[in-house]
Amino acid sequence: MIETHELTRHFKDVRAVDGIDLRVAEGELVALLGPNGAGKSTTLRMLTTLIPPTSGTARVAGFDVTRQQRQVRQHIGYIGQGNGAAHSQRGRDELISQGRAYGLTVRAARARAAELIDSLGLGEVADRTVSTLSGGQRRRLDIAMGLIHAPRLLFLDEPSTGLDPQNRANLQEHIVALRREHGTTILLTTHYLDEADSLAERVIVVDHGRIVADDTPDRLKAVHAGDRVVLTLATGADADRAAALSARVPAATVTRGGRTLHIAVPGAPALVPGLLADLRADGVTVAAVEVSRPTLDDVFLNLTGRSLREGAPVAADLDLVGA
Ligand SMILES: Nc1ncnc2c1ncn2[C@@H]1O[C@H](COP(=O)(O)OP(=O)(O)OP(=O)(O)O)[C@@H](O)[C@H]1O
Repeated sequence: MIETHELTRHFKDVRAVDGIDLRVAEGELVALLGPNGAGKSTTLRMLTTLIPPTSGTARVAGFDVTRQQRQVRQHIGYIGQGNGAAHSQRGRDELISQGRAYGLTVRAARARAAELIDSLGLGEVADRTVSTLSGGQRRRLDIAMGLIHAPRLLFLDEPSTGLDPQNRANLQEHIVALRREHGTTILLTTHYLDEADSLAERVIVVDHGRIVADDTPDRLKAVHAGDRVVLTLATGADADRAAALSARVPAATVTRGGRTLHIAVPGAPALVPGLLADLRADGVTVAAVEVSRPTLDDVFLNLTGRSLREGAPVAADLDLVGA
């Protein structure tokens, strides 16, 4: 469905997308995950023919994005970051106009609009003017607009940015249902880790315009991040002794920030009771302990040394014990 080779886009001296090789098969639901400015939107804008690549090639739905723009557009739906629907129109009329713009007859456009209103849960609001809809309803209307011509491939740029958690969950259900019920291939961008984790069967991590990892969320976590134990010790002296003891745990990597130790170690839940018993036997007072399974943020941190979560501590702020 999507095949790119060394796809590149520069803006003056900014390498927004820096040689991306991407393959998405029919029916896949793939998330492009990366921090602000990673190059996600620029990639989507090239794949949807909105901007030309600086170099490299891309075929979308079997057509070349540079030489066959019209055919590409006919076969895809694209929902960008802004709201596409006009404010003063009723949602239903917007959908019908959009269908007409894609060459549907009035009757076919009405029928298609009714079908999408039903499947995207817009029944109660479709006859209200767009300006009165909530953020979540507007976003669902945008998605209906992108689907009016029944594209086999749908691009969604940050579909749930700005939505509250309930609307976000609701939108995610609709996206999953689209794929399940219509077999639509979906490529979406997000910087919500939980969204990529729960929604996509494949996550492509992008950083500085390049793909740094591409796999299922589970495999990414297994390969690029281990379990973690966070120990908070009562005093600095306790932390000294705990750091020395933890560093002896096989395959553990221990980093320290003040009285807190971060221990990355496979199979942490089974190791913690023994570690706590050793610490107690050594007279060390543990104030708090937390065991966490890896998240996609840990994957990102491991791959890039930075956190995707704004304000989260990054590796550079912690001291590696024993290094
Ligand atoms: N039209 C443009 N002119 C100049 N620079 C641009 C333009 N569009 C994007 N860029 C730059 O290209 C880089 C990638 O931007 P892009 O919007 O693709 O990132 P993104 O991963 O989608 O980020 P976000 O999550 O914030 O949407 C950034 O450094 C951005 O400032």
